[in-house]
Amino acid sequence: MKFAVVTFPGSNCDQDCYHVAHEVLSQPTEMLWHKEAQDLSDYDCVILPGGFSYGDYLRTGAIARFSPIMNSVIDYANNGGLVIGICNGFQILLEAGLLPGAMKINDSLKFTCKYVNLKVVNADTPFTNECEEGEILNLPVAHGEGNYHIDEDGLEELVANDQIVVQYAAEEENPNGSVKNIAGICNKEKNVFGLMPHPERCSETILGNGKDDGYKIFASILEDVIKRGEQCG
Ligand SMILES: NC(=O)CC[C@H](N)C(=O)O
Repeated sequence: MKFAVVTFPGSNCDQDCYHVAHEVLSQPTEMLWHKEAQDLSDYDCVILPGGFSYGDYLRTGAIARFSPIMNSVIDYANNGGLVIGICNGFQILLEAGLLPGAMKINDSLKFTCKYVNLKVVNADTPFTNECEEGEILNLPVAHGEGNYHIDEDGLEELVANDQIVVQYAAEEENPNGSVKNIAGICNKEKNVFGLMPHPERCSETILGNGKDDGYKIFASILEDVIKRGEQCG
């Protein structure tokens, strides 16, 4: 399979995503500059990485969503392409309208950087098929604006369509005040996924606290692409 990782001005997790896709998963991976709108149909998954695109001015992701490549990402997603937005990438997906809801500043008003326990709510997505429903993943978060918000009707719709993919495992684990402890959601079609925690920062046991739970997210993507390839013969 082939990954694309988009770099925006201010991205700081793009090389980490490249490393996991290319070195850990051993898949062909290309870096794309945000100014270059292009046909993305050759790629099997586009990664919008974490960071501080445009210095987080206005609102996180609010300027990056006007980057020329975002028109390409929207076309690609609308045609069923897999898109994962991690942290700032999630924020950009919200601002671009590819995922519902909005991000507010953490309720602590502080940038929060720590490991949290996440519960896999939906294991039947291209991004979580290597997990069990209810499984606990331990992943790091690092953000100032991760307080996910959606109105009541929107929340009902997320629940009804199984779009809540990962939640902070308990109220005490919630690092930002997100509604319903939401840490990551997908679109109705399940091909676009955004999450605040950073799976790319813990995909190898050699890193950090020896955990590699993030690997399951990338392995799920690979599994999904292989499976779909087999179905196409
Ligand atoms: N690591 C990230 O992508 C987090 C940065 C993010 N822009 C924030 O809310 O602080």
